[in-house]
This record gives sequence, C-alpha cells and structure tokens, in this order.
Amino acid sequence: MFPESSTGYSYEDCQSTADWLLSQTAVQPLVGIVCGSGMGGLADGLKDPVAFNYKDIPNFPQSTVHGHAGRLVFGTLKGIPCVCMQGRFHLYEGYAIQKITMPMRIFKILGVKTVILTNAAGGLNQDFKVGDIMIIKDHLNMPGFAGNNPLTGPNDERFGLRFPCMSDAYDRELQQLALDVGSELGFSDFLREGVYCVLGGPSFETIAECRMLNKLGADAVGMSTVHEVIVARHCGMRVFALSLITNKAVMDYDSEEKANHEEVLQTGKHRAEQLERLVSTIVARLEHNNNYA
Ligand SMILES: O=P(O)(O)O[C@H]1O[C@H](CO)[C@@H](O)[C@H]1O
Ligand code: HPA
Repeated sequence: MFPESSTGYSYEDCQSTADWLLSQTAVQPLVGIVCGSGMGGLADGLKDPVAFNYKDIPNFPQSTVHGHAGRLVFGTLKGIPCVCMQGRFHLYEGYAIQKITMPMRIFKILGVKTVILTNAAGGLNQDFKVGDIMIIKDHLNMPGFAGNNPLTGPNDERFGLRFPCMSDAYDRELQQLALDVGSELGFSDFLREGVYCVLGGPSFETIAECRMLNKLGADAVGMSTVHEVIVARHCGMRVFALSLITNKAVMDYDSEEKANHEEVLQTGKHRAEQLERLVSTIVARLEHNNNYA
C-alpha cells in the first residue's frame, strides 16, 4: 500500500548505526534537534562540531530536498551535548514512513532525552503573519487517518508500547519554557501557539483544502514533523516542536499569492538568528531546570 510499509529498521540495525556514530565522536548527546527547511543554520551554532554526511552513515537515507544539507552534526550548545539533523526526510521523497523516522530511534539509542523539532509551515490561522514562530501544542495527522503511521508493522517493545498515547505528545512544561524564554528575548510579538497539520505533499494545498484544514482546527500546515514526533514519543523522549510560518496559506480565490519553496527558504533566512537564539536558550534552560527526563 505504501513504500515498503511493513519493513522498518530492526532494533539491531538502529543499534549498529548508533554504535558506529558513538565510535566516531566523544559527544554523548542529551538533546536532539531537527532543522526544518531553510533552518540548517541551527546546526552551525554547535560548538566543537563533528559532522557526518548522511551518505557516510550506515543505514541512513539521503536528503533530496533543497534547503536540507544532509548532515548529522554533534557538538555542544551552551555547554549541552547535542546532535542536530541538518536536513530531514519527508514522505514525498518516496521513503517508507519507517525510514524517514528512523533517526528518532537513533537519537534514543544515542541517549537523547529531549527532541526539539523545527519546520517551515504555511499559516492557516488568519491572525498569523509570515515570520511568526508557532509553538506546536498538538497535531492533525492526515496520512495517519489514511493508515500511514510510522508505527505500522510489528512492534518492538524495546522501543515502546504497541498503543502509545498521543494526547501528551507535546510536552507542556517545554511549551511554557519556550513562552517564558520568548518573552525574555523580546519575541512575544511574533511567538504564537497552535495546531500543526501534516499532509503528504509535495504539492502545496488547494484553496479548498486550506479552508477545510482551518475549519478542522489547524493553525499551520506542512509536510513533516508529526511522524517524527510519534516515533520520538513512542520511545519515551520528551518533545518540543515549533513551526516557522514561512508563507500564508492561500484561502481566497481573489488572492494572487502562490505558495512556493523559494519563499519558504527566504523566510527561514530572515528569522534564522532569532530562531537560533530561541532554541539555544531553551536548550540552556533544560540544563538549568535539569528536566531532561
Ligand atoms: O517541514 P520542513 O522540512 O521544514 O519543510 C517544509 O517546507 C517544504 C515545502 O516548502 C516541505 O518539505 C515542508 O514540509
Ligand atoms: O504552505 C505550505 N504548505 C505545506 N507545507 C509547507 N511548508 C512550508 N509552507 C507550506
């Protein structure tokens, strides 16, 4: 039904990739970061970086999307050991859903406790502006409604439960921490909270689809993150996620606007510096609160 839908990576495959990585770097990451489209600069903030091209990592898929460099970078952020995906995988690249989410299981075996995911998204909420940063409080998993869920297939209890809860997917303490940090940094004017909806892509949404998604309760729409969140929660890591609103979803037949990937990458560049400060300050506070678990 879906590409290689029943064949994920085994626990042993993930373990051997994690062992290979740990044999090449002294960094034992506590925080895992995923960079969204055009947000790869987050990884450039890591101190004493050790970087691996995805093509050199055993079992790793390759990045095929412009704006996703395809490197796994280890290093420290404000003294905290981190690993950063400079480029993620998407369903529309043709990978099985188990493959695009496999890095979350590698994170877990590496010792990561908290995952911070970022993405570029179209704003459906009419109050949102391009350049706003939305703290994700919940999601709508549209591919999941059609049966395409990354946990499909045999369940390995070493990763987690057959039926994991998702009502607490986005850690509430971390959402509050991000609001506090955003306020201290003077970012409150462009910091929002909302519901992220994932679609398969790669075509952008029609006007009717955007209207429908907004009516269903989505504030932003994109083509990533949710699958990673499900797998990260399944194996017990804490999750914080945010969307950069890179474009306004077109909701009006009189509009001349057309969604395009160049605009998405451009907006990422404009907000890069603030995004990096927000994420690195949150990471530093994780240490302060000692709230890794
Ligand atoms: O979600 P990220 O990886 O940030 O990328 C977003 O930007 C791309 C579309 O411009 C899509 O891949 C969408 O999901
Ligand atoms: O408008 C969008 N739709 C879907 N994915 C996206 N990623 C960035 N912007 C968008």
